[in-house]
Amino acid sequence: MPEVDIPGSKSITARALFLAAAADGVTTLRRPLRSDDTEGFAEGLGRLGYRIGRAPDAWQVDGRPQGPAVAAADVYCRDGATTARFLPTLAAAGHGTYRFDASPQMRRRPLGPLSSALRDLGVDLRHEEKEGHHPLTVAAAGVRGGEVTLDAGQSSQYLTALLLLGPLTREGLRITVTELVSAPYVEITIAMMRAFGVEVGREGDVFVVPPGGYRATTYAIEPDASTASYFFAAAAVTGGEVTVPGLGEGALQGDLGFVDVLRRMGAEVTVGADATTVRGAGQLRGVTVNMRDISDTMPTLAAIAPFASGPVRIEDVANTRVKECDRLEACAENLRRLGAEVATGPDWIEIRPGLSGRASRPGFSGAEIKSYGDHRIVMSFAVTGLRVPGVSFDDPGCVRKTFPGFHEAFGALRGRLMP
Ligand SMILES: O=C(O)C1=C[C@@H](OP(=O)(O)O)[C@@H](O)[C@H](O)C1
Ligand SMILES: C=C(OP(=O)(O)O)C(=O)O
Repeated sequence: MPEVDIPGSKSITARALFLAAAADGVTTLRRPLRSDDTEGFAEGLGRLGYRIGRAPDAWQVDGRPQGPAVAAADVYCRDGATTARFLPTLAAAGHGTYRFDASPQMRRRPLGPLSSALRDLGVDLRHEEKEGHHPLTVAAAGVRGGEVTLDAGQSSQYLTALLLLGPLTREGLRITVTELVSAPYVEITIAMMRAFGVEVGREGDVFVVPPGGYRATTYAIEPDASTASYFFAAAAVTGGEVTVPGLGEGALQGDLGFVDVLRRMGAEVTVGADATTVRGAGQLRGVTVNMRDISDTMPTLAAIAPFASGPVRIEDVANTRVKECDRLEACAENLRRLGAEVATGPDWIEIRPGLSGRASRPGFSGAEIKSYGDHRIVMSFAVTGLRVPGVSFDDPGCVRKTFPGFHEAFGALRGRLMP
């Protein structure tokens, strides 16, 4: 029974860094994710004057409830949307002038509704080039707090950023949310705020955050459930078995729900108290699935869809078009390169069974996958490569965003699943 050790959650590490930086006291984070996104987040905090000790298995953060330790800083957020959206929000609670910029793709990704909400709360935030995009400057003078309305229909990260900010404001926040995608990520935020001493209230679409700040703690980071999806999918398509320790019934991450999709397709799934096991059990079935809540796993499902006996249709995933790339089109293009029949619409993708192209004919090689700099495209099509010979990538290294050691770990699993 191969057990796979999955690195820490990107989303939980980013939140933990924010909370620890804002808390009163010293926080220890156990098993943080070490990857481009989270190291970029920690580096950004460093630029803002926070002190972070980074030992391999535990990070120690000196909290500063009063905000950044420097009066001015230039912060490069790399390719990480959590960094690019959470750090300017944290900085707003301090006193000083802070400039933020990001990678070319992150500059293209939106944050307009978050900046509008911050401005509605009195924050002096200016976009340098394009309204609602990086680069931007926050001239921070603390945040009074109060009522604000937010459209989080494009990204739940806008709401997470405001929730995290709430306890750092003088009066607390009442956030009315009109639209919301990726709702389980908000649950992660609320659960983690609780671990740092803050209880968020809920009245329908209104989130109520009390003032008063965070308490330092020791916090253990769960393995990343989105990363685990590639390993679970590998079991499902090879008829093998994979167990991921550390992700069980009490897991915070909604993306563990991907195993329910695999179960509907015919895999055997056991979610235990502190581990999840997926066992491939013959031919996978087609499925129609709404992935609004777990859209980071859309590419994982798309990449294994040709191996199902019926069509696979994934719905309600419009916002995957504004991630590290336009994931709906990137998945469609790469599946077509492999010979699959695929259609897309504004917020859906449908994949018909089978691969009719070169890949399925003996003696021919698969295809080079166009990565678009997107870690999830590479990790997803690595799963396809278990069944299609000759799958290669134009930019395999882009997995560094969330899992620098992915190819080694996946290669090792491949050896155990397909000796
Ligand atoms: O809050 C978070 O940590 C995340 C929320 C999700 O984004 P959206 O809310 O933009 O869908 C997810 O796709 C992203 O990988 C991480
Ligand atoms: C969308 C993703 O990342 P982010 O939005 O945090 O950059 C992701 O990891 O799939």
